[in-house]
This record gives sequence, C-alpha cells and structure tokens, in this order.
Amino acid sequence: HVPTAHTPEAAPQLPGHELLYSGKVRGLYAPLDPATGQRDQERLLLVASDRISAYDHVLDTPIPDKGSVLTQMSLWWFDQLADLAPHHVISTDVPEQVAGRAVYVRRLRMLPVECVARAFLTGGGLAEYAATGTVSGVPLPEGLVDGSRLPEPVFTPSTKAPMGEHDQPISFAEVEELVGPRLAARVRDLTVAILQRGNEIAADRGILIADTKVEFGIDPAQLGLGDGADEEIDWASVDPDVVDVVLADEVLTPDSSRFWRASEWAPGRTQTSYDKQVLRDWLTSPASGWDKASDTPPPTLPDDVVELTRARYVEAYETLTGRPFTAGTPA
Ligand SMILES: N#Cc1c(N)ncnc1-c1cnn(CCN2CCOCC2)c1
Repeated sequence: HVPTAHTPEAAPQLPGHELLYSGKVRGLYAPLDPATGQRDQERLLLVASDRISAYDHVLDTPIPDKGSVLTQMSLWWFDQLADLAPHHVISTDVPEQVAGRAVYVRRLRMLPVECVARAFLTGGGLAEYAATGTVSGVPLPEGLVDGSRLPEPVFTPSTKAPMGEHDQPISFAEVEELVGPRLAARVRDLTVAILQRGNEIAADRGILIADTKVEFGIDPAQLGLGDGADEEIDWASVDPDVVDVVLADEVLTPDSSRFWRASEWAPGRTQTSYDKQVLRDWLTSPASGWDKASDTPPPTLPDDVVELTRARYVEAYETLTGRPFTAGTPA
C-alpha cells in the first residue's frame, strides 16, 4: 500500500465546484452547472480531507486515507440508522480527485443547533458535572468520575460557534427558544436514539462511543422555500410530524465522536482515544519537542506516528463494519 496523502491545505479547489464552507478538516462545495456556471441549488459536495486535529490545532501532516475511512464509516452508519432518521446522502459518484472521501448530499436548511449526546461522562460534560452535579441542566447521580457510564445517554446541545471558536453548551430550554419545543424534542430524541443505537452496535465490536455530535436539516421545499432562498426560518412553526427531520453532516465517526476501546475502559482516569492516542502520546512526549501549553503549532509528525494513526482509523472502520477498507473507492 503506497498511501497518498490528500489536501494538506484546508480545502482544495475542485473543478466544476465552488467552495462554500471550509471546516478544520472538511469542506462543503456547491456543484456548478457547466452550462451556466450557476450553483446547483439542490446538491452539495461534502469532502473529508486527510487532515487531523489535536489539542485544538490542525496538524500540517495529513494522515493518508483518513478522509476516505471516515467517509466510508459515516456512509455505513447512515445505513445502520436509516430506520431512525432519513439522511442527506444522494450519491458517492464524485469527482476523481476526491474519490472515496466525498459524497453528494441534499442541500438542506440546517437547524442552528449542535446536537450532542453523551453516553459516558468526560471532557466538558465532566467539568460541568463537577461544578454543578448536572450536565446541560440534567441532574446526574452523585459520585460519577471521568469515563463513568451515564444511566442513559443525555442530550447536551451547544450553539454553532463561529469558525475557530468553541461551541457553547446551551440548555434544552434554550434549544426550545432556538427551534421551538416540537423540533427541540425531536432532535433531542433522535440524537439520543442515534447514540444509543451506535453503542448497541459498537459494543458488539469492542468499541464504546462516549459521545457524539450530529446535525439535522430540513428540505427547503418542505419549508415552502425556494431552492436558492436563504431567508430567515421560523423554526417554531415547523411541525416535525409533517416535515422530514434529516440527519446530515457526518455521523458517529471518530471526528464527531469519542471512540474508546471497551477493553481499555477504566472510569476514574482519562480514557485512551481509539484513534488519536498514538498522536497525543507523541505530541506530549519529549520526542516531539512541542509544548501543548505554548501557542506554537505542533511539529510535523514522524512517519511511524502517521502510519500507526492511519492503522487506527482503518482498524476502527474494519472492526465496526466487518468490511475490508479499500482506499479511494466507495464501499
Ligand atoms: N452536511 C450538510 C449540509 C447540508 N446537507 N445542506 C446544507 N448545509 C449543510 C451544512 C453546512 N454547514 N454544515 C456544517 C458542517 N460543515 C461540514 C463540512 O465542512 C464545513 C462544516 C453543514
């Protein structure tokens, strides 16, 4: 296997497509009509790069095939979850430059909520619990520690912060103010059900999914909006029993979720990350010469760290799906 690394930069130019959004490791493009040059109003191209982030930095060393592995994993999860929610994927017949790591998706109007659910307590949720005994306003049992399994997954939403800023936790009441009580209840129930299902499936494969972030959208046509319209939406007027609440973005990947090996789970300490522990250990070791408390960017990664990290992503995909990973081609 001669890995080829894709897109060291944020998001490459793509012939016939216009870059609309560029996240830390992914980009969203509008296909252009070859005849008119106009943006396609019904489809978007969601592209995953091989970039990896750690300690709030995007590293300058790509992980070959990471974008492809996570795209294939997300596609597999969309199928596993199809009875819980419709999804936004249209086709994996994408331009050759992004083969295997991009999907055409339906262009939706996205709800302004980062829908997070937690099955295990750690990170920001643990900090809030330590200070208040609750998480997102939900009271939790006493005596929980880092990595404790929660009695049931808890919905812990946050705002969609501007690029580069951290999302801010919000209460369920604030979600109701943002999108109305009906959509708030629906996205809460769907997010919890998705994480519950994800953990039922992952547990059989020796993987724990501690938490996950999903995003939902609604077809503009079902909102009575034209395709190109970007007018303000009165979300509270939307009835989730009438419209389809569509699962968008990526789902249950190691970038949107915390993956732990069940065999290594030990509440009371920081859990090891299934996919990023090799990277974190090297970055925080004297070998890297880097100080994560400094504001300096992390150094270039040595080949063995890159290859071991790549292997973790491939292992997570093959363990979860039971399918061999084939670089560059949709499963
Ligand atoms: N998925 C989706 C989607 C859709 N199907 N329709 C309209 N908009 C979006 C959309 C717009 N922004 N985001 C946030 C996540 N982005 C991912 C890529 O990288 C940038 C951030 C999702």
